[in-house]
Amino acid sequence: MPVVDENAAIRLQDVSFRWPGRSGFGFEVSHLEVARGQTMFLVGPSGSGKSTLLSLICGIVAPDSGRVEIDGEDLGALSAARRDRLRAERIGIVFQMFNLLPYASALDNVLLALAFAPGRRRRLKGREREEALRLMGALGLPSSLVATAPAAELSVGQQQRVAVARALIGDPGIIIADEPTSALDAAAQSAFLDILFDLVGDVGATLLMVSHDERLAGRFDRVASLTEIARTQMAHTGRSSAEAA
Ligand SMILES: Nc1ncnc2c1ncn2[C@@H]1O[C@H](COP(=O)(O)OP(=O)(O)OP(=O)(O)O)[C@@H](O)[C@H]1O
Repeated sequence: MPVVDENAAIRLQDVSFRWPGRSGFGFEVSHLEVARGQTMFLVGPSGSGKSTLLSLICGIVAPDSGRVEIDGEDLGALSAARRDRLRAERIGIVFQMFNLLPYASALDNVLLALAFAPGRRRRLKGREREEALRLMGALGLPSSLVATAPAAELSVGQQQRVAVARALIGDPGIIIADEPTSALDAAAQSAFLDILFDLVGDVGATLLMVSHDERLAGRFDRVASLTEIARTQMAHTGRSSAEAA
């Protein structure tokens, strides 16, 4: 029996999941915990299920069986509306493709995160704009751009920084980042991670980042490969990751 950490920000227990339809991809995670304030790096090749795992953790998809808990709350016990609200309040997500509103400014994109989080993340009351500008400044976004230019007119690296500011604003406590550096060269990746770690460290947030790039693992408290924590299966081959290994 695994030792249960009462202080876990993220916990998965006996989770199984399979995508419906032709891909037939699925996996089982018997146990995974990420402690509050911990930074964890999860590595796995393209197609190994990293984004799927993050979607389960964020409650975007539901497991076929098992429990997913965020700050001790069982996502499966919540209505869809309460699950959406919990995600908006407690989890800042940096999506692989950023998912910014293309015609809205960087500032409006960042502030939008608060629109769906009427509780915890609104502690900023009245200081939202100031905080959004502070975060974007810390992330190196030119102040001349953030309030006016549509997000679609920013470079990929700038859009990525907007996505990080949107995840961090209001201190949701848990930051989930899906391959956030894949569009950057090595020097820019390193500079970006320096800033991300500074901002995450400032508020003591939990950080779970996934990537196929093992070279990024060095600065995290904890590193695991997807194959260590999940047993994956493809319906069309019938092979599991354990058999393939
Ligand atoms: N919405 C979906 N419906 C059906 N199958 C899906 C869906 N999303 C992903 N899959 C399947 O799940 C498997 C894992 O995909 P996933 O995106 O989780 O991997 P990944 O490790 O994040 O890949 P990458 O590094 O390329 O983003 C793939 O075989 C994919 O076809």
